[in-house]
Amino acid sequence: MTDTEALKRRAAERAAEWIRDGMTVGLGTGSTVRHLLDVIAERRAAGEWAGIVGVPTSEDTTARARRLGIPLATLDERPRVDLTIDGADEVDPQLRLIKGLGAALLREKIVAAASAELVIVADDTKVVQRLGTRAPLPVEVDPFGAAIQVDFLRGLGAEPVLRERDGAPVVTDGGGRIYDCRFAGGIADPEALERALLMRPGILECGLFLGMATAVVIAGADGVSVRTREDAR
Ligand SMILES: O=C[C@H](O)[C@H](O)[C@H](O)COP(=O)(O)O
Repeated sequence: MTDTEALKRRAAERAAEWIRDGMTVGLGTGSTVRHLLDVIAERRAAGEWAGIVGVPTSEDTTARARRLGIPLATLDERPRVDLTIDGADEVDPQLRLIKGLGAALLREKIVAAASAELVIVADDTKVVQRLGTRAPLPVEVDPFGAAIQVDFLRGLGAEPVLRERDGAPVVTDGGGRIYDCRFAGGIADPEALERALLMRPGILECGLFLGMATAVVIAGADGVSVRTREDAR
């Protein structure tokens, strides 16, 4: 395991301490969450957490969790999620996040909004003073007329790039397309930007998760630290 993967594993182990048997647990998406799925599977193999049910936030997580034998339900079946554990691409001092480099932002945000708690797991490279200085902001759009969003996004100060893989647009689990948006100097006012984006017809969601994280578990070379919403106030 590389150093970074070892840090992600440590963060996942610490975040797993939030899990109690019988909980409905939102399962995020990404390389850090993969470690969490392993931890859950190991604990279940050891006879613990027989009563937990996972609500996955992507097809990728669904497939992995199934392979590991973790019981799953849809959000329709379990609309009240006790706890979601998910990764992030950036975390700022107020526990505001950028998510979505794995293209799962829409379902992740829906599950996060249905969760009593959202615990974020990350290695310390994700910590920033200002959102948008390290990662681009993913903006998911409906494919219908997707190109008209480019000028709109530029009008908000973004430099949008359509996310592609192997020469074709990336298609999200819900059928959307993604513009990765860079902002010179970062995002000055994340709340205002999110409002402007979500009012625009055709924009389905953006990767800003504001006021949603209840705790953030960060693993670095010096150990694992936990920050809660209360600490951030
Ligand atoms: O769409 C993907 C998600 O928001 C991920 O949780 C995020 O990109 C972090 O992923 P990773 O743990 O692989 O860095």
